Amino acid sequence: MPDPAVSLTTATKSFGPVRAVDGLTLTVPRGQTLALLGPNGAGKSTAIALLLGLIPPDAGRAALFGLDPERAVRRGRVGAMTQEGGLVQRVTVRELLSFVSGTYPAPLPLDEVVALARIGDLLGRRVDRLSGGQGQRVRFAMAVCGDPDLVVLDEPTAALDVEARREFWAGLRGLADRGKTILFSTHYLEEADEQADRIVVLGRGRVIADGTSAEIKRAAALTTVRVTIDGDAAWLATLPGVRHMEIRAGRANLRSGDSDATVMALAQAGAVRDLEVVPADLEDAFVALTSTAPASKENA
Ligand SMILES: Nc1ncnc2c1ncn2[C@@H]1O[C@H](COP(=O)(O)OP(=O)(O)OP(=O)(O)O)[C@@H](O)[C@H]1O
Repeated sequence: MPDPAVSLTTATKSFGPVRAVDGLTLTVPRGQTLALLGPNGAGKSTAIALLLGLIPPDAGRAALFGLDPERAVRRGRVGAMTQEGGLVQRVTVRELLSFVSGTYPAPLPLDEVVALARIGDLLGRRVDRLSGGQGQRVRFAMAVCGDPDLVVLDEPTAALDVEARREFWAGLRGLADRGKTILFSTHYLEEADEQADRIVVLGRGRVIADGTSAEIKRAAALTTVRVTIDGDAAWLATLPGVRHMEIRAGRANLRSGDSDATVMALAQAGAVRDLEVVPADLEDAFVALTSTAPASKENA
């Protein structure tokens, strides 16, 4: 078995009284595209900084391809786009990219970088005159120009409009198709849902869910069963699987952890008028998970 692309082992990092990452263990096999999701302050950026070796853990360890992160970065195996990475000023995009490419042992040809990052129209532009979204594309180009095996992106689409975001993901899929390992953080649930093979939800510096989008939805979210009801509806709350009930305009909305059992019980009671079963989406799962994340001692 080759070493995994990313391996964080019980990594912990505190800033003063805040435990930003709390005993986090995360292994990313080669070739996987993994999304890190979590509310503000969940520890995503800190986890990324730890695994890239940008900050040392207080405890635990990080390895990339079985190597110290710094060594893996020096060998050109890792490309990263962090939230803080600035761009050198007063040079053109072409000059910047040829400089950065020159620091890698086996960089990608410029035309491939241009195609992946969709920056053909920006090559002659000065780096300090780019818009936020254009700068973001150039930073992506810098992350991939060394032809790294692992690409780590911290909120890569934060400054992009809808069209630029669509193009960005097309570029990223190009990387995934080349067998690269990709780890990105995002606040956009639909991006995680559509782009990642695996989603890891962080809360208070810990993993609170880990799986495919479908697995996370199944494990965390409650299906909604709706039915029209006359008269007293209180008994519906006692049906198997039902965790919450709400009556709105003569319809009962039952949030169920076992919708099959709920529907069966409704059928046995003859209460199936306008029956509707609405599967959970990732947003429901995310809210359910992150609103019940256990507090670590220091964050409590
Ligand atoms: N350099 C720092 N100094 C002090 N506190 C920090 C520092 N970096 C992060 N923190 C704190 O650590 C916690 C985790 O922050 P982090 O930036 O890792 O979360 P995040 O999930 O990336 O959040 P966001 O989605 O808002 O970017 C937060 O409470 C944050 O305030």
